[in-house]
Amino acid sequence: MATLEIKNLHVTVAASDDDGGQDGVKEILKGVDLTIRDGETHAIMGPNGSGKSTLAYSIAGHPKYTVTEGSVTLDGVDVLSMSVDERARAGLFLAMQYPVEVPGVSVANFLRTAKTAIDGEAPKLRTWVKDVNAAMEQVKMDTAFAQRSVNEGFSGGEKKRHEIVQLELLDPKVAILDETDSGLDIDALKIVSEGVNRFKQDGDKGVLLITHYTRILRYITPDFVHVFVDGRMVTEGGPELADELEANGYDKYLTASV
Ligand SMILES: Nc1ncnc2c1ncn2[C@@H]1O[C@H](COP(=O)(O)OP(=O)(O)OP(=O)(O)O)[C@@H](O)[C@H]1O
Repeated sequence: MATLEIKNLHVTVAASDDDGGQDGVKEILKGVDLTIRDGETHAIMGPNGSGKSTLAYSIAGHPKYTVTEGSVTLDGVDVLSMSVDERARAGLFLAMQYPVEVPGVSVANFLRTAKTAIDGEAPKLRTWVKDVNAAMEQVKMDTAFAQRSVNEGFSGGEKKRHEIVQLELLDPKVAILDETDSGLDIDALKIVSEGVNRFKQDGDKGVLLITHYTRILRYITPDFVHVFVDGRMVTEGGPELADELEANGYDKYLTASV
């Protein structure tokens, strides 16, 4: 079972001024409501700067963002009082829009450390190596990547495939995928989408997919599409809503949100 419930979420960030110092507080999320139940895939689409990544980071527990109101629960348990690693252990996973480079930490080490932290025990070495190789082969990543530093010098597409390797191995309850389709060539888009669909196939996983393009939604069928404008969900619909957005843009929702 996996139900992620977000209620009336308000989030602020310490806004920086031109000199890089702090210049007050800016509210970015202005009352977000969203429930992702077992087996559901929700897509969020919306204009640049509307707060989609802020929502993803706030659920994951990024310290830059302050929740001022509202709640986030996973299977009824308060997520906001958990540390970032507790959230991961509870079953939340975030594939970042811009995966960070970690020089000096090999992919193999990173994956094993993450798996050990999440399961509470180290994976058995013999099966683990096989599992890592299989996960990499499934996304057509050369297994030599296991010896490279995390994301260092990876191309945009390689970083995104590496996120899917993590998804496959860590097997969370709810995956938040922030523009996992950005920068992917046509073949890579299919490979990454197949990875997400493999994750979904158990039928009890939740997926929150943030995207600007309908093309990924042709491979990963969403149950719901939400339009996100100025820190709020302004409407929701089925997959056909994504096609309408592609054809007509966000204009009518921008006007409605003012
Ligand atoms: N430290 C900060 N100071 C001021 N504004 C900030 C700060 N951090 C984030 N913001 C603003 O918050 C808003 C929401 O950003 P966010 O990245 O969540 O949007 P997004 O919908 O994911 O955009 P995109 O589609 O372009 O990725 C943006 O206007 C951004 O400039």
